[in-house]
Amino acid sequence: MIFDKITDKIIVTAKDYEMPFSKGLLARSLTTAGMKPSEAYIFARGIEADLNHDSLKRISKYELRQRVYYSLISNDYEDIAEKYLIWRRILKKHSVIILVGGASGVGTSTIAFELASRLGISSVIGTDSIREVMRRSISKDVVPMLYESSYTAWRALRNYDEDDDDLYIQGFIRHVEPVLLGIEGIIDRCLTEGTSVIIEGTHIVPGMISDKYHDIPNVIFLTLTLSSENVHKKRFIARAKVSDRPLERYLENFEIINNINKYIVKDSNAHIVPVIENVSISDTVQECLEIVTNKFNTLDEEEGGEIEELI
Ligand SMILES: Nc1ncnc2c1ncn2[C@@H]1O[C@H](COP(=O)(O)OP(=O)(O)O)[C@@H](O)[C@H]1O
Ligand SMILES: O=C(O)[C@@H](COP(=O)(O)O)OP(=O)(O)O
Repeated sequence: MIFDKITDKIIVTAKDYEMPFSKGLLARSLTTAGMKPSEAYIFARGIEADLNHDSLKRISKYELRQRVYYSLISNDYEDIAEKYLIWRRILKKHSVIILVGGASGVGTSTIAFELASRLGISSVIGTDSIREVMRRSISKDVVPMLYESSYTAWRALRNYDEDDDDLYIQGFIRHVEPVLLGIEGIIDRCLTEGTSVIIEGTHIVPGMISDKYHDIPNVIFLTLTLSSENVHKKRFIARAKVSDRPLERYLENFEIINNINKYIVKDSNAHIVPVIENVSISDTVQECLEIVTNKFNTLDEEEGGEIEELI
């Protein structure tokens, strides 16, 4: 009721709350369902114009969703109409766990936050934070590699041979192992509680994460990569402009970071995890959304979901 006094906008009502109609929010749901951002805003404006034309002052969320759905159908957006509805049921019914891996600098945190915002998942956890927690519980004497970066961990290996081609990857693996304990702990907790989370970072290496998680349909693995060394280096330059992370450290270790990148890609291919080239943010997000939505679409069909239930 309070909004009626402070805005001329149509009020959208739900069971527990009400809010003024927002073209931006609707456009976001539509882009999540696969519509181009430019088209989504125009479409949302069209829905608002229809509501105004009908002189509506209030509309329930249920009716609004129904209008959007049928308007999508009548404008030849059948695919988007189905996806628009499906995602709502997914988050209501399932815990969604998305694991975004990739070597340092390929964009895992950027893409994880974009995905979270589009999908309405409120929790994003970086594996570097998990690593920090693990450092508090495992002493440096026991696992010195954990106290290094992923690309400097080789230095903490005992009796290493600098000519060993595999040295950097051995260090990386030993660095990742203890962090996996924390990653798997968070996944277990989310599955038990039915909550959703996106975990991102260089410690998400599909082949190192227990097989049992690969068999759970609502745990989704995504790997990001950059094939162009030049573009990858430029990402560190861009990041250094907006954060305190020293550019030199990443450029000096770039060859090792690039080795780790190739290793994660190879490992992902071997475990049938999609590998996405993160050149443009919007294309990467769209590709990830398609993978996630298709996976749950199949799950939903297997469970005999009915569209009518949603609208
Ligand atoms: N698709 C993209 N296009 C342009 N810049 C990007 C893209 N993805 C990430 N970035 C930028 O690249 C830098 C590194 O990304 P970040 O997400 O911090 O990487 P990571 O978490 O994998 O180390 C950041 O400055 C980020 O804004
Ligand atoms: O170990 C690593 O590769 C990076 C991971 O962080 P992202 O670059 O992936 O954010 O952490 P660092 O020790 O450089 O702070």
